[in-house]
Amino acid sequence: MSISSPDTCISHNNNNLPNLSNKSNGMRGNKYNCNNSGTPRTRLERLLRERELRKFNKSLNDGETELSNNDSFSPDSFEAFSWFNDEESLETISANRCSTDGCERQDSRTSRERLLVVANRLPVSAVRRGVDSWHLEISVGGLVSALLGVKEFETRWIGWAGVNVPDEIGQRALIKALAEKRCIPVFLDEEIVHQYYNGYCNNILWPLFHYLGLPQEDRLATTRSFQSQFDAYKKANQMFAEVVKEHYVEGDVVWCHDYHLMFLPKCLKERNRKMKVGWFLHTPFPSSEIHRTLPSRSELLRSVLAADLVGFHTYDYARHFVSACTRILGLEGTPEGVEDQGRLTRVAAFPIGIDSDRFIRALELPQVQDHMKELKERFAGRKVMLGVDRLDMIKGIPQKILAFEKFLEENPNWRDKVVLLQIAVPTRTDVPEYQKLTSQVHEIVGRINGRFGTLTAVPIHHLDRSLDFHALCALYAVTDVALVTSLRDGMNLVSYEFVACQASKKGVLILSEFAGAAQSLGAGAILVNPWNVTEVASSIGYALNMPADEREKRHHHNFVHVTTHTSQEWAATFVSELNDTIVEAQLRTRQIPPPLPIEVAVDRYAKSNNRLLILGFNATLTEPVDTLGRKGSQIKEMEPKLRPDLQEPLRKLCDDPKTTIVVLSGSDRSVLDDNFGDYSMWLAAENGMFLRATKGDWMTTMPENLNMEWVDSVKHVFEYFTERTPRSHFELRETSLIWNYKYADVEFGRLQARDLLQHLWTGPISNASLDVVQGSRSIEVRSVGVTKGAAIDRILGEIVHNKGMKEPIDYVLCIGHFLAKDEDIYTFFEPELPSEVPAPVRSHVTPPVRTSVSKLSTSRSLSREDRLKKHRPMPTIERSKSYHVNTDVFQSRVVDRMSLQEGSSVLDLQGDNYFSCSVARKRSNARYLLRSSDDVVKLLTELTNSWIDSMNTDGSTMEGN
Ligand SMILES: O=P(O)(O)OC[C@H]1O[C@H](O[C@H]2O[C@H](CO)[C@@H](O)[C@H](O)[C@H]2O)[C@H](O)[C@@H](O)[C@@H]1O
Ligand SMILES: O=c1ccn([C@@H]2O[C@H](COP(=O)(O)OP(=O)(O)O)[C@@H](O)[C@H]2O)c(=O)[nH]1
Repeated sequence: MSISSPDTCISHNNNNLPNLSNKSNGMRGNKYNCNNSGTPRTRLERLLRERELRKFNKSLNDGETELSNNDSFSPDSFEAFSWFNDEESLETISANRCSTDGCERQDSRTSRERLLVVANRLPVSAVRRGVDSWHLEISVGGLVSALLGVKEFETRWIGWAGVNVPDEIGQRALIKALAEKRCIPVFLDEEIVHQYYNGYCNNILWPLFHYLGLPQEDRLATTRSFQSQFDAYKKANQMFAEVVKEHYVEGDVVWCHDYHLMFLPKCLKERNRKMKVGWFLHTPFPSSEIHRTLPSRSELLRSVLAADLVGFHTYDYARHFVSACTRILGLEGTPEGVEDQGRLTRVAAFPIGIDSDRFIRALELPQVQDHMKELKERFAGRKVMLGVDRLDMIKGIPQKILAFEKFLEENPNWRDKVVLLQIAVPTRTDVPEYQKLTSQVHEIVGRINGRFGTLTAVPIHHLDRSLDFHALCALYAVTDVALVTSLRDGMNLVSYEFVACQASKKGVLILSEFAGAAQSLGAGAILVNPWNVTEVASSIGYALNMPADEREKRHHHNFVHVTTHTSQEWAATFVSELNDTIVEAQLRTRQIPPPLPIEVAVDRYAKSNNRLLILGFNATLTEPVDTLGRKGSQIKEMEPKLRPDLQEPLRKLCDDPKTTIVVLSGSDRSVLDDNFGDYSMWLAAENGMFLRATKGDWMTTMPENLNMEWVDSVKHVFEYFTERTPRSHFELRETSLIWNYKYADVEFGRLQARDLLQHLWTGPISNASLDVVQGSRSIEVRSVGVTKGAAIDRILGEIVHNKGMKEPIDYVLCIGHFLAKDEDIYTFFEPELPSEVPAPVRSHVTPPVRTSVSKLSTSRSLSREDRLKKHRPMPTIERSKSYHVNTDVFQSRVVDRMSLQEGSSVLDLQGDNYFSCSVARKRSNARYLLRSSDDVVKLLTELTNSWIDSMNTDGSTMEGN
């Protein structure tokens, strides 16, 4: 048995790779240089090399930074963030950009890569102090904290300053103030902010992505406002795109962030296809079952897919996203990402981190030490438990407080020995849900403090405010147990920050299993289900009583993770992978055949005398395939139908006496009869095993001793899988069986296909003389050697003889959506065979039956001329049960060069009169590509027109074919 897969291997040409050679960076070769030349060939080799380079550069930079920065570090101010305070302002940059002949150029003084970070929120919020005066404050939130730690790039941040600035004077002053911080504002008016930010982002996407569902109340009003909010969302995204466009310099990396900007990648790519665009989601991406409830589900997915690289915090989120694209959009999910028409959007997990050094060093600062002293005194004799969250329903604050209440209830001895400090930073205060949450939390805290408080102490200290960096670090450092009970959380950086500040205390982290951080800190933390109040309460007890050595071990594990997986690493890895995705895409593009030059093909057609058109059927002459096929009558769609708009051009071409048309398909005879019975052409069914001129009877080209003993066993297996895979079906043909799962659940279908293949490869029929051919959503089993390329010489022989051709064929157009296995038809007509003939597919023990198929094996090693001179007698004919097969006629049709004038060959393709075209399959050995059967319509219509024109010019008469 032999197996072929639909994917062909990409061979990489390294010439255009960025220069990372050892010579240029001064690094010596190492174990990752997996090939002799030292030039990375695969994606992984390139990424490993890139990583090493980064480490190498970092070690150089660290040396320098330590020498120059040691004394001046001031973590609680803008100065802490290196990219915030570059001497050069944005104004200087834009002046540079526009100076010479209006051309934009990259700033020559910087060697670092330019990174445009585009996020809804700027890292600073602006507070107006006067008509043209602004005060800037650092915004609170994980995204800001993480990105401020990124130092490797020449970064600009584009976003909303969190304030409405309707007047021009105010806008100009703010642009200037922000430019000093390398920030560029996007001005959103109040109405847009209301509809886009409060509405679509925070009332629809945010709860949905955190598994809280779509808004339930007043369905009609929701539906109405849904549309206007989505419109505002798109409009806001376009406004972001405008600002990016204004500041973009060729070569910049544009990194879009979060659910606010899912529409942005599409807007950017529409404006500039070459822009390097990445998109990263900071929240969870929910299961496709949740995402599919969103009315704009497809549009958002498609927009995100316009990016080159799409990143998530965890593998689970990435998996959900790919699954949504396969299930909702019907696209192909691969381990690399999502494929659409040969274009790959890479999807991967990039867990964020923090700038751990910043926290560790802050603990040494006198003001932090003072804070710590104060806190220790204030809570002397009590264990400190800490919660730090934005006051958001995803953070599970009520659940946390209720669990603490339960703990106190069950452990009276702890009541005066423990205190819970809850910092609840107000957020999205204009959204009613958030307002409700605030009152709810206040009420619970009040009740518990009333219940367990004394005249001198309360068990819960709840603060509705944010703390400055120093106060926060001090608080982290004095804490015994940190309590993170998010119901869902993209990552949760508070848990990382706590660990970074615990080098001496080695406190315990209780962490929700629904926070992304549980993936990385799960081994050191106590994981809890925040909905299970009893479990959280007992975990509090466990944490407070944990022996020192266990605390140490757990802490060590987490500390190593937090200090190695930093925000710098995160950003550098993402950008490096984004750059590599572009390289990979270029390599892929080079494999894609160029579009068919239709004018040339038509011109050559008009100038030739004896033309052969070989046309595939499925997805070539039928409507483009709808992968999902969910709507409409599926049964009808299972039977392929000739496109109505092809009927006329095809009929006219068939009437051209100088043209011979063969429809060569995997379909069986009845399908071809139904669709083409009325045309004057040749039909080759079942990959060429049956042949018929529409005026005559079916003949078979099946080799006499073709081994078909396997059919019953395979049928049995296919029946089994069809029964167990809803919406799959199988077709039994004379020489092949096909199991098709196009309409089945994508993921289940794929799993079943894997099982089926496994069985075919290793089960009882693995030694049978058959070929297993994988389609994108089908598995076909054929007799060994049954391919379109193998059949074409026999078909050609019969046609030449039957038509009594006197002149050689001087034009061949061969177009089809053929499986890789059948692409041997394209190579058949090539004047010279490619130097690297694709390696033979895996071959099993039983030798193939060598009849007519062996002719191809022989002929493949010969030149086209020789191949065509080497026609052998046709095989013995079998009589089909359901069809009349005219054996006599076929047996006599032995064609060789003697059919033509002495010495001439059947084919004479002068110059480039051979056009092989793959329809919609970008990985192909064909010379050219047609995007879809729409292009086939265009091509055949133009061929028809050219023939009609030539008849009108030279007055030729139409004869039968
Ligand atoms: O800007 P806001 O609307 O006030 O919200 C603050 C931020 O909240 C979200 O943060 C998320 O990003 C963190 C870092 O990746 C992650 O640890 C956390 O789990 C997420 O919730 C939001 O995604 C940001 O866009 C907001 O700025
Ligand atoms: O008073 C506060 C409370 C929190 N944070 C910061 O807010 C971020 C919260 O990030 P996280 O990932 O935990 O959740 P998010 O708020 O982004 O959902 C952390 O970096 C905290 O240091 C802060 O600066 N001041």
